[in-house]
Amino acid sequence: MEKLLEIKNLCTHFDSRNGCVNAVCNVNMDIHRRQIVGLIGETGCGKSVLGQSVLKLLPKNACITGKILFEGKDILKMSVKELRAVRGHRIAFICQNPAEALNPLMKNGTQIMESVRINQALSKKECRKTSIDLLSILGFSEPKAIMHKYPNELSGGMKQRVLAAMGMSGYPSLLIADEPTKGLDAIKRRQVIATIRKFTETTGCAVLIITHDLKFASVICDTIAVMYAGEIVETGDVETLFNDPKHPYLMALIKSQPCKGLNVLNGTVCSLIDLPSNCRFFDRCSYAAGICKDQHPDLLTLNEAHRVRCLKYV
Ligand SMILES: Nc1ncnc2c1ncn2[C@@H]1O[C@H](COP(=O)(O)OP(=O)(O)OP(=O)(O)O)[C@@H](O)[C@H]1O
Ligand code: NI
Repeated sequence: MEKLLEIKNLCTHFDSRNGCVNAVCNVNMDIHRRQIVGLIGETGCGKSVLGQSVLKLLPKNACITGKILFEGKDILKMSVKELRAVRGHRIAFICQNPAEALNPLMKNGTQIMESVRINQALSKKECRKTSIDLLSILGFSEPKAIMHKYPNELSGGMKQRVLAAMGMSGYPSLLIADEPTKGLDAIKRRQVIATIRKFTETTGCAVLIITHDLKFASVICDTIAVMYAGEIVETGDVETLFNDPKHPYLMALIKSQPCKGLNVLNGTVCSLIDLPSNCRFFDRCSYAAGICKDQHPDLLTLNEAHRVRCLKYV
């Protein structure tokens, strides 16, 4: 499969009053065309910052280094004009806070039609039809009624689907969806899964899904990257990772899923400001050995499809 996105040695840090926050540390990741890739990990581990770094959607106090090659071209080196052509057209981003992304003073329909118009040379009537079609693909049973409503008249999940319609209107080759199932019940979650699948199958779009929801990730993704304290600690295809997890953190996450009994992981993540020079999971690891106290593990290749950052396997 052809590589669509190649992230190389990506580091993102923020200058803050309390010091430098190392949100993303030396991340390498490939996304191929049509692939659905999951990014999972606890709150605050850097998932959203990684997703936002791809489109340089970060505040001024952020510093991004490394390479983000999209269709062979480095996003970090693009001019404002080139970046604008990529954002929302070639790469769509569905953010975690849909309430902030929609204009509360404009009807949903106006906002969706506007993004269809920017992306496709269509008449107003055709834009309207495309918008309604997109809303029904996204599982709205009464798309026309949604067009006439304002964002505040919709639930959080509905707003997210309106945003998804806007993101998909340009038929992007990559969709980055941050917590697309947040706050949704099981039925709506299944709808999101069906929608994303249908969208990738019909348009060939690749998807990066950022989520806390392990069950959701295991059902929809082809491959998964597990993040811990700013680093990728394990990557592999979905079956391998869920049937044969290697990193003690992923093992604990799988055990703590509600369906496996609540086996909550003890302790808290280390601060991203004062990062330890040894293994970042050391304090919480039930397998920690002497070496883990002194060394920082590299990402080790177990086989082409499975990598792990743990000294247990060195
Ligand atoms: N503008 C900023 N300035 C300083 N620190 C920031 C900024 N934005 C994010 N951070 C910090 O970066 C770290 C990673 O945040 P991020 O939002 O990526 O976490 P996440 O994994 O997406 O968590 P969640 O699952 O809760 O969404 C956090 O410690 C956060 O406080
Ligand atoms: Ni997030």
